[in-house]
Amino acid sequence: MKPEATGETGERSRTAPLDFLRLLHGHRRWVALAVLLTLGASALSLAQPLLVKQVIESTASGSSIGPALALLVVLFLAQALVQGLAQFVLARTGEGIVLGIRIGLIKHVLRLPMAVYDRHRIGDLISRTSTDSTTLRLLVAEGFTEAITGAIGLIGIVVLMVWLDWLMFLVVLGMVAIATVVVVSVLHGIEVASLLTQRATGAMTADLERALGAIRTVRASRAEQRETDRIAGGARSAYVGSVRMAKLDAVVAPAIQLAVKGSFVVVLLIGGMRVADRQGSIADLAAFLLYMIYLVEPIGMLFQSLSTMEQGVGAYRRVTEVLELPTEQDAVSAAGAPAAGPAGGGGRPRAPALEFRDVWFGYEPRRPVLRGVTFEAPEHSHVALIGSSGVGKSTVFALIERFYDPDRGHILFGGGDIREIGRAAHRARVGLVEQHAPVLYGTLRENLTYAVPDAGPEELDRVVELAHLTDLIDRLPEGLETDAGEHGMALSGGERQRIAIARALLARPRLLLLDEPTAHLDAVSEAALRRSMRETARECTLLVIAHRMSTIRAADLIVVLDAGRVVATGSHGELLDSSEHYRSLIRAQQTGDLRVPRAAGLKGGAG
Ligand SMILES: Nc1ncnc2c1ncn2[C@@H]1O[C@H](COP(=O)(O)OP(=O)(O)OP(=O)(O)O)[C@@H](O)[C@H]1O
Repeated sequence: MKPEATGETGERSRTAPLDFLRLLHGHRRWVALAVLLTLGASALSLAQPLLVKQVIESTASGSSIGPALALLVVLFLAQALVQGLAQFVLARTGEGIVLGIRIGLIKHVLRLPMAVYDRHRIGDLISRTSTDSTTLRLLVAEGFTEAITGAIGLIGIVVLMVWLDWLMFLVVLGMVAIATVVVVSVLHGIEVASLLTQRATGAMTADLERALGAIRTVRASRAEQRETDRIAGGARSAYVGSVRMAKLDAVVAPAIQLAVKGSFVVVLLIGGMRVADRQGSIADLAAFLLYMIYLVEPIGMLFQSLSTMEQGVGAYRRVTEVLELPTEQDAVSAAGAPAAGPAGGGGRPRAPALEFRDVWFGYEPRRPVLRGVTFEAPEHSHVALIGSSGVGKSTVFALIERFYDPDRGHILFGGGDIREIGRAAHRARVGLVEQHAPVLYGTLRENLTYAVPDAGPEELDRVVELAHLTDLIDRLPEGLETDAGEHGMALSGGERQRIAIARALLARPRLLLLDEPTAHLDAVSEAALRRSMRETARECTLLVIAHRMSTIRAADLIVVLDAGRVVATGSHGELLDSSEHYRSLIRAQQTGDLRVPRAAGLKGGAG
């Protein structure tokens, strides 16, 4: 994703720990249990120096040390057990949080409005769902464990140290404050480096996806090395970011160690002098020093968790940016037109299957692609949509599927505005066969039943026959269970197209949208495809983006688009008589195909 589009800046840098707290929503019970267990483990741990103090005092006074020693052993065991349990509960909570984020991301990424996919790189969305959520997994699991365990341990130790000797505690506090200043000063640098790393990883995944998605073009253009360099550029940037992060992170642990060990020496010095002057007892000094040793761990954990969270901030921001994108709404809009009826009154016996009424639409504001498109497709008709390349034919399909909504005008389906029912319900009535007929990785059966997973064998046989796939399936060694290969590579273009037709027909759509392949099919495949189309029209209304003369002639009605407007409609014979534009398109088709650039004189004006 482009940084400017997603606001990936360092402005919000100081909110990391608070941001992470938001993740705890919905996991409060487990967090509460983990905090309780950690409290228990800390209490068991903190009682130990006091017992040591008692053992020393008992030895000095000559009384028995057996019970205190036995209790100490019990405390060791109990602490180990409770601490292990606490750690498990914390780690499990972290994993639960990450699972929730991943499922949320997957759901979200598949439900974004089409315009978002147009703007963003798919590889980057994949990277956010996989790499970023994996980074977040480590950081949430580690960060939480360290922060909670560290904070609870620290509070307990501080209370006991103040109680034992508040003056000495002030010495320790001064040293730790110096370490805090050092650690906080590197945290921002860690966050910036983390963002750099995650962004570079996203760019690397997107570039890799670009290259693998067009691997044949890459090979044919002998561009392997250029692509390797480009993708490696992302990998190198990620390396630079990670090394910078490691460098800064390496300051954190030694700073804390130095502070605590420095305090240890000072406390030993002052405490030793006080014992020599008989102003303090050895037992108190020993207990205080033990707490100091214990102090290293929680302080280290706390600071480390801050550093860990800053490292996770990059991944967290990139993940939340996706989660904050609005998803496609299935809600019914109030923008529907009144039920169909001709402008002059006098209701029609039957509304057309599909009707475009003065439809305006642009992918960008002020650049309309469709400029007042109006046409009708009667029930069970076979309608061909034709026009030169870029006039807006695929855009008409995209609007019918409600991948986008018109800026103005209405699209009516069986007389009702398509915005009057939810997108999913509307899409169930429409079948779409794209020009490149995507076949998904999996078996032929999985591909055919993709829209209707529970289709019965009779239904499947019906569409296999309709799409003239019987021969292909009989020929394949494993029949319907044969793998189609990645992107259906194990199939020919015509076979992929017919599989896509069968897949669409299985859902018994009322309207089938078919973008005819432009690549030349052999005569047998073309005839099979044409028969499929003819038979399909018996089942439903068929709207075809037609490139081939044979398909155009076969249509009951031809809609000619130019510069986003319908310039003529009628049958082949009628249009030959009435439309110069149609005749010029047919001439172009006879010398090549319809996908020639528009003739200059036929261009429409702006707006
Ligand atoms: N997702 C998009 N974002 C922005 N502009 C787009 C998008 N899709 C298409 N366009 C633009 O809209 C115009 C119409 O495109 P469309 O794909 O509908 O034409 P078409 O008639 O189907 O062309 P072809 O026969 O070459 O497939 C073109 O100028 C194209 O550049």
